Order: sequence, then C-alpha cells, then structure tokens
Amino acid sequence: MALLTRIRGPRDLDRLTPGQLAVLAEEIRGFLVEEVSKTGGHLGPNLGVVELTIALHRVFESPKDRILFDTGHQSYVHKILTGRQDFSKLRTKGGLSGYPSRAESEHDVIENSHASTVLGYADGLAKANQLQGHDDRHVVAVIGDGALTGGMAWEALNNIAEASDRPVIIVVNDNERSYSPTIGGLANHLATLRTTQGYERFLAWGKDALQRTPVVGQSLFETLHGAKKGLKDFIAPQGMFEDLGLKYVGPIDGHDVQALESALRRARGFGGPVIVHCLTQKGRGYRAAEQNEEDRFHAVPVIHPDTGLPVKSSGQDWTSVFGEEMVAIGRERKDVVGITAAMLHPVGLAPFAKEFPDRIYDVGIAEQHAAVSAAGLATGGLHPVVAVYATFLNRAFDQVLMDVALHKCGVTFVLDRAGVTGADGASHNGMWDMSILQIVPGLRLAAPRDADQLRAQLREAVEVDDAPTVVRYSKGTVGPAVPAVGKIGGMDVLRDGSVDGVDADVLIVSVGAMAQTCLEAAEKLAAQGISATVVDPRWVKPVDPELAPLAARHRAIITVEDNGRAGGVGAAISQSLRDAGVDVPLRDLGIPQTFLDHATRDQILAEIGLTADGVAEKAAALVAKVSLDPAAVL
Ligand SMILES: Cc1ncc(C[n+]2csc(CCOP(=O)(O)OP(=O)(O)O)c2C)c(N)n1
Ligand SMILES: CC(=O)[C@@H](O)[C@H](O)COP(=O)(O)O
Ligand SMILES: [Mg+2]
Repeated sequence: MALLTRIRGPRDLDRLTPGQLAVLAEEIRGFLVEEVSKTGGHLGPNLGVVELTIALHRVFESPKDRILFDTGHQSYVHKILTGRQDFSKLRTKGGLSGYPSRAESEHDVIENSHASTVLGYADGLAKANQLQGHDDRHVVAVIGDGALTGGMAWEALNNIAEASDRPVIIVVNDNERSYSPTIGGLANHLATLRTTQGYERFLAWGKDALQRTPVVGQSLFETLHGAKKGLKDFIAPQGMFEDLGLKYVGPIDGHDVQALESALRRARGFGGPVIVHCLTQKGRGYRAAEQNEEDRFHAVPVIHPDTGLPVKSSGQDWTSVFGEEMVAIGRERKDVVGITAAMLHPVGLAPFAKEFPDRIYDVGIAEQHAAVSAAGLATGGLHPVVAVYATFLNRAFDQVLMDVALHKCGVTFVLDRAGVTGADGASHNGMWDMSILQIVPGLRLAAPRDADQLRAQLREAVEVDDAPTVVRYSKGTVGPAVPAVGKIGGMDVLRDGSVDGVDADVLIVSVGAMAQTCLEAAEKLAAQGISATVVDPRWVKPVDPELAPLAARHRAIITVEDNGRAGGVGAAISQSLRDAGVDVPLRDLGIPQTFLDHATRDQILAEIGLTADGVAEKAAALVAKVSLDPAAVL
C-alpha cells in the first residue's frame, strides 16, 4: 500500500504517472477486499469504480466541483481518496458511514441511499451555479445503469436537457447490473451503445492490422472506413440521449484511467449537459465477486477474503420464509404474481421466479411504477405481491393511496427490512411504513411476530381482493416461534397476566418482531409485583375492535412497535381507545422521530429504549403514576 498511504487528498493524485495510477488502482482493490471482508459492505460496486473514481478526482477539483454519487453505496473509493482510509469500523457506531456523509467530509453531498436521486441534485446544483454566476464550478453526477431505471432520473434528465448552456456532466456507470442484470428498454439501449465499443475496437484493430499490410490493407481499410458510417448507424443509431439534447461521449472503458480522463476533460469542455457512458465491471479484480452470478457481491456480510464465503452462517431469515411460502401459494393460486424493483434475490422472490418464470416481473428500480403496475395487474384479474424493502415503499406512497387503495385493488405489499436495520444508516431504516400507511383508507397491515405468523398472515393477505394489504417484517434471522396462549378477537394472547379472573395491571400490545422483548419485559415487571398481559394484534390496521374493551379492564397500556412513534400503531390505538371512550393511561413506545445514525440494530434499540428493560421501566413508571393519581391520564 506504498502509494495509497501517500494519498491524503485528491490533489495528491495529480503528480502520479500512468504507471503509478495503475499500481494505485490495484492497491485500492486490495484494500477494499481486505477491509470490507472484515466489516461487510458494498464490495462489488466499489471494486467496479476504482479507476473511474481516480479519474474523476484527477479531472475535477472536489469540493469546488461537486462529484455526486447516486445511492452512494459505491463511494468507498471516493472516501479513500478524500482522506478517509480507516475502514475498521465501516457502517458501525462511530465509524465511517457506508454512504457519503456531510458530517464526515466536505467532499460528500448526498447521504440518501435511495436510488435515482443524483440527477435531481445535479439539476439543482447546476441551476444554483448558473444563477449565482459560479461558472468555474462543475457538477458531476455518477449514476449506475440500475439507478437510471428509476423514474426520478428521467424527470431530472428532462430538466437537465432543457438548457444547452447549463453544464451538467452525467457519468453513467454501466456495469449492466443492479443486483441482477438491469432490465428494460434502457438496458437494451445501453447495450446497443456498448456494441459501438466493440465496433470501435474492431475498427481500431482493423486500421492497425490492415495498415501493416500496405497495398491490400490500405484499400481494404478505406472500404471498411467507408462502411463505417453505415455500420455505426446500423448498430448504434443516433442515441436516445442525443435525441433528448444531451451530448454523448462513449462508450468508454471504465477501467482505463487515461481514456476516462480524456473523456471527462472533453465533457468538461462542452459547457452544457453531457453524458459520459462508462463501461465497468461490478466486482472487478476479485474472482469470488466476478464469478458470483447472483449479484457480483453487491452487498456482502463479513466474509473470508480468500474464498468470499460468509464467516458465519445465519439461521433462517424472514426473507427466505417469505420466499418459500410464496412458492407454496404460487402452486395453489395461479392468479398470484410477483413484482420486484430490481431486487429479486434480496427480497426473496428468486425461488418463485425459478418455478414461475412467467409470473414474476422485475420493473427496475421503480417502486412507484411497481405499485401502479400492480394496480393494473389486479384490475386485470391477478393478485400481485409487490416485495420491496420497507423504506423504499416511502416513494410509492401516493401510488398505494391513489392507485391501489382508491380503486380497491387486491394488491399485497411485502415489506422486508422493516424497523431498525442499522448499518445502512438513516435512509435505510424501515421506520415509516406503519405511520404513512395508517392514513390509507381500506388498507390492512399485518406485522408477523415469527415465521409461522408470516406464513399465516401472507396467506390471509393474498385472500383480500378488494383492498391493499401489507405484511412487514425485520431484516435478518427470524427469531424462535412465539406461541399464543389464547385469543381475544383477532389478537393472540402471548402471556395472560390475569389471576383468578382479575385482569393484570398492565396490558402490553406487542407489534410484530417486538414479541420476545415484550414477554421479557412482562417477566421483569412480574418480578417487581406488577402483573402484565401481552397481546399481539397480528393485523395492526385496522385496530382490532376487541382491543378497547380489553384495554378498559387494565390500569395502564403500553404499545411497543419497531416503527416511528409519530403516527404509528401506538398513536392509532390511542386514538381508537379515545374514540371508544376508554381513558386508560397509555404509553406508546417506538422509534423517535429522528434520523438514526448508522450502528447495529441492537445498539440503536438500546439507545431508544426498545429493550425489555426499557419497556419494563416505562410500564412500571406508568403504573406508579396511576397508583399515585388514579385519575391521571398521560
Ligand atoms: C429506491 C431504491 N430502491 C432500491 C434500492 C436498493 N438498491 C441499492 S443499490 C441497487 C442497485 C443499483 O444499481 P446501479 O445503480 O446500477 O449501481 P451498481 O450497484 O451497479 O453500481 C439497488 C436496487 C435503493 N437503494 N433505492
Ligand atoms: C444500497 C442499498 O440500498 C442496498 O444495497 C442495501 O444496502 C442492501 O441492504 P441489505 O444488506 O439489507 O440487503
Ligand atoms: Mg449497475
């Protein structure tokens, strides 16, 4: 790492020779494999942008020039080159974020890890530069071929293309994949453009080879050259980008620093909107990633650097439980189809796709379209299951509300990574779904507490054909089964704290994955002489009508959810109890209304009090307050 340690900032790159740059690129690859193997993270995407990031920082002067990354998962090399080479605590509390972070560096801009936003920022920054006369500041937006399938990217492109005198340099990082191969007409168009590289290489080879045989070669070359225009127009007709009014430079070998620098300098000189189409390889230089057909090591856990195999195998996870049950349902219900937004494997729909290849739709990174297309599919007589990460449904809220719910479409949304996820930072926690979905008329929302409940609630959901249904669960390993000991209305009783027909002091309403925590809290309360009954509503929207009379029989109520408190399940229950004239004191426990810094899930749950101790403490305090002043209503 002789060279790498000498790079303390981007300007240290300027004096390196082409040979040294090649050495630096390999040192960075070695660093990435060594460090990210220890912590987990986005190894594949970053291995693919080593030369590109070097070239960007040699041609442009960050932070005067803004270098923006879409999604930001591919910004590790950018961090390494801008003075951050301690990856020992990557994506953990107090360590480097896995995404750009304004708190970390003046070189970082976009912290949001939701895809397809970079061109929007670029449009805004370019307009700001133009209005303020900052003609010496360049705006460079790096966007992947996957992120380019998102609708917002095209909304921004439409604006960027509007002004030929407003410079925006769009670098398309085309590695032909999101996780899996990128889909759709755009991917096909990029492929067409890519073939011109093969064509250009062929011509370059032809020119060189033929000119070595002067007599025949020269005339043959001229014939070929004459055919060039026709051939190029045939295999690479005027690109769509140029039709939009954007200049197009490429395709460029995204692993050739000199070629990249030359293209970026040309683009910088245009003085208007321009696309630089770079061809890169996800996972480049690391065989385990290059050979991984599923996702080229898009996001890896802690792995053995030599083999790429996970260091520890995890138990069954929520995702695979969903995936298996979807196949079982698919065998019984021919009308059930699956939709993924470029995340077939991560959301667990790969087994369904394997068995029912004509009943799975990958719409690209396009959650809004996924929801509306699902409304179309339902209107057409099918029952779509849209599987996305909880946080990514945020951007499709209006479509859930006004396209699926308004038209009473039977669509099931399955939200993986719901609740605190942790390592991926603020924009990846699934902490808003049970708040924003509360206001969708007719929508039914389930939060399974274990694998059996996930299977059961998924089946209940796909039975609903006149309203949207939602099933949401956490990231990672699914915990042990939590059996019910009774039933009240639609609610499962997990612990009955009543004695001889006398109800418990506290009613704990446990939502989804918080069941184990709530049961442990009840035990802690019992040790303090406070009795507690724990119920799991299963379907949290609408609020179970049997909850009000049950609540009325207790001295205090605690609701516990792995979701934001603001407008969450606790708030909905509180409102429903008030509407029913039940004024038992209630504390709703959940995630505070704040952006959570990256840390492990357990660290964050402990910080916000969503632990057995935290729940027991809040419950005991409420009971104490009620005992002191029975009329007190919090
Ligand atoms: C709105 C949204 N949906 C899904 C994701 C999950 N996701 C993260 S990276 C990625 C693939 C991005 O592909 P691309 O833009 O080509 O970048 P690459 O990983 O190939 O460098 C996806 C789908 C996301 N971050 N944001
Ligand atoms: C950047 C992005 O959105 C995804 O790659 C995400 O980081 C993956 O999260 P999981 O590791 O939970 O699948
Ligand atoms: Mg890609």
